[in-house]
Amino acid sequence: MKIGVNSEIGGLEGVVLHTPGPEVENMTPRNAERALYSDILNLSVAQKEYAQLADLLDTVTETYQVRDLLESVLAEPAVKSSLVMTICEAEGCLDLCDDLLALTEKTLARQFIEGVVQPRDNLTRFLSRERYSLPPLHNFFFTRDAAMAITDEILIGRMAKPVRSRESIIMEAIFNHCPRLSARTVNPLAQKHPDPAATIEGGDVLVARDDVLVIGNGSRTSTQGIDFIIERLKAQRDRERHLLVQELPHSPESFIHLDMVFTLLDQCHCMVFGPLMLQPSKYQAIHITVENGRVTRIREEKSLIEALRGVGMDLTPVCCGGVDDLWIQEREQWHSGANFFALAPGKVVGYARNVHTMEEMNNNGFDVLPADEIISGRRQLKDLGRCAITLDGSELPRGGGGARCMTMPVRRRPVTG
Ligand SMILES: NC(=[NH2+])NCCC[C@H](N)C(=O)O
Repeated sequence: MKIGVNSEIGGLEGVVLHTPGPEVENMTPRNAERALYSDILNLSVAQKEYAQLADLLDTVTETYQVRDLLESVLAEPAVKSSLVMTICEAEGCLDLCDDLLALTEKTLARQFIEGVVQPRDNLTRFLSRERYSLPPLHNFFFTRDAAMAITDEILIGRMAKPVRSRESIIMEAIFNHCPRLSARTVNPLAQKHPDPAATIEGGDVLVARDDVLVIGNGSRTSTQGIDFIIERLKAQRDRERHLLVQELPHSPESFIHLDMVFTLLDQCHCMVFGPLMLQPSKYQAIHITVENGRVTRIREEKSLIEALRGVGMDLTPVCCGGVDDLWIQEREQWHSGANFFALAPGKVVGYARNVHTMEEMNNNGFDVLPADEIISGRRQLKDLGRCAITLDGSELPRGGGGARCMTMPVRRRPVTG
């Protein structure tokens, strides 16, 4: 499959997923925060909920599982040894290399994801409070964040939190070596003089149009990370490109990524968390124009919605949690109510639990229906107009994300009309 993502909403043709496994459970209340969770999860419920998302996606698009892709690239001995080296070096456990290299690709892929339990074979390890030499990748089911398809390239994430760094190393190996998905990758760390402060995570990067990127600047994506993207656009030396940056608060943690407060629904609607996106605040929206190898303009805009209007994307905001009650807005934003994922223009997926958000979608012309209607074949996506397809989600949102966070689209059809 050729990589090609020129919008947030074009008909989905390929998406990378990761079904959560034991790695989501292997933590305690004491270290859940380090794992970037706001609660501890029940795996069997999380998997049931996730299966609904995966089954729904299987009815409309090609889906790829990270674990299968990883196993397939590990079958190549050179990739296997370089990946083992890179990971052990990055995580300061070079002593594990030989043991890891001796594993089959299946077991190695599993250990990379689920973690490697620390042996208690010397005094330091015996006394250590850590259970793992290589900690589990608790957040890998949020495949959105560690790599992102932007037009025909894959930008490798530079994770703000070291507990997620291995995810981007794995994604880079996959996109560099997997024939099924091979692509040109761009890694901010692989530059001549990488800026250690530059961080970029996929939840902050929205491809609004082939010439418009919308990027969140907050706890996960730094200004230096965005500067890296500006440099990339400059290097392409082509037509005018717009970078619209939205500053984000650093707390509460539900504001980690832009896609937790803003997502695109179709050619004329976007989903917003109103208190941040519609009301005046100290969080600026900045419009950067790049053309022919230089930044031709950089200025503050009244809001992100205004900035989008300025580039010809006139979007009506639909409010997460409805329009009346700040408490409800905050509650539903917390459980990823604004985090919609588009299967096609106007056909979007979100959590059923956010009932006020769904009601507001309905008020804006979206039919609300449960995912099972489509999975069972009772309804077909192609026969539907604007719709909000709902997923059961009680455990998954505790991991800190929704449908957009859990999907990494690699190919979308062009948007017409
Ligand atoms: N695209 C997103 N909003 N992803 C949500 C990721 C949540 C995850 N627990 C983290 O903190 O990294």
